[in-house]
Amino acid sequence: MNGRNSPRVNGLERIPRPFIIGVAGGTASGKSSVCSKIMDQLGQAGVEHRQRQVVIISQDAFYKNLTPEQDARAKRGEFNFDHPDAFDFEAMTKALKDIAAGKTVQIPEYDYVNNCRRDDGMQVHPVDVVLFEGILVFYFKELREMFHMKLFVDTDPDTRLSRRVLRDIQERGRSLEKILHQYTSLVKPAFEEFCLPTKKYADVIIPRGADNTVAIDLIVQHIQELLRPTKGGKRTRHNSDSFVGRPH
Ligand SMILES: Nc1ncnc2c1ncn2[C@@H]1O[C@H](COP(=O)(O)OP(=O)(O)O)[C@@H](O)[C@H]1O
Ligand SMILES: Nc1ccn([C@@H]2O[C@H](COP(=O)(O)O)[C@@H](O)[C@H]2O)c(=O)n1
Repeated sequence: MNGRNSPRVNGLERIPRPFIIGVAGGTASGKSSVCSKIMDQLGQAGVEHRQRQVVIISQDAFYKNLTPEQDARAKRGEFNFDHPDAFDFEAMTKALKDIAAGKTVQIPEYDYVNNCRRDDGMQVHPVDVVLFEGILVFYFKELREMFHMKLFVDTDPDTRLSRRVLRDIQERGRSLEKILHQYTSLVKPAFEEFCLPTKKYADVIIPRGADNTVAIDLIVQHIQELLRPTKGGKRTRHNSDSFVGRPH
């Protein structure tokens, strides 16, 4: 097993483990769906949670806890969850730094119905690939600079709004009226001010999100190629390679 704290020397260049991928994009653009597809195509579908070598972490796990007054505003769809100040940047950066250093880290679970972190969460054990997704993951410079690859999921705003309406009604216990009020007054302006300008930092822009199978295939191939084990300074190639580079 390769040491986790330093980049792995694999003959051609030093490939860091874990390989950390940032996935940004507007609300309901398909960030989570793209991450799931990448994870599945890296051969992780059906692998038991603790055995997985790829982990998906959502920036939403690092929303700050609300004061009672903020909570009351959130219930009216009037709290700005799309502003950078809504996130606990220190906790987010520390978690990612610890993961990069190969430590086992506890990531909170976020409860969108009650607008708070839940006590339970997931333990992230040392892995090969981390997919860190969220609307503002490229906004914070220190965080942005920790990504070895940056993806921006670029989906039409009307499509995003219609998906968000359905999702927030079905999964987040919201009413149509409050969703639309929050979207027009807070989500859309914040997207334009804070999220969209970070598209320029992306290495790859993925139009149409998870529907873009060509882009996802190319990204997966690139990750597999980067993390493939080497022999005599050259990366080995196996027809049966479903995932990146076991054994290390
Ligand atoms: N290509 C797609 N076609 C139809 N529905 C989609 C597609 N991609 C995502 N969705 C749906 O849209 C909603 C938001 O997708 P998600 O991947 O969670 O986006 P994000 O992580 O950017 O918020 C979810 O309900 C998801 O099932
Ligand atoms: N309590 C909360 C927390 C967040 N939101 C909204 O979620 C969006 C980010 O999640 P995506 O999966 O859509 O990227 C963001 O736009 C927040 O407005 C919320 O409504 N309530």
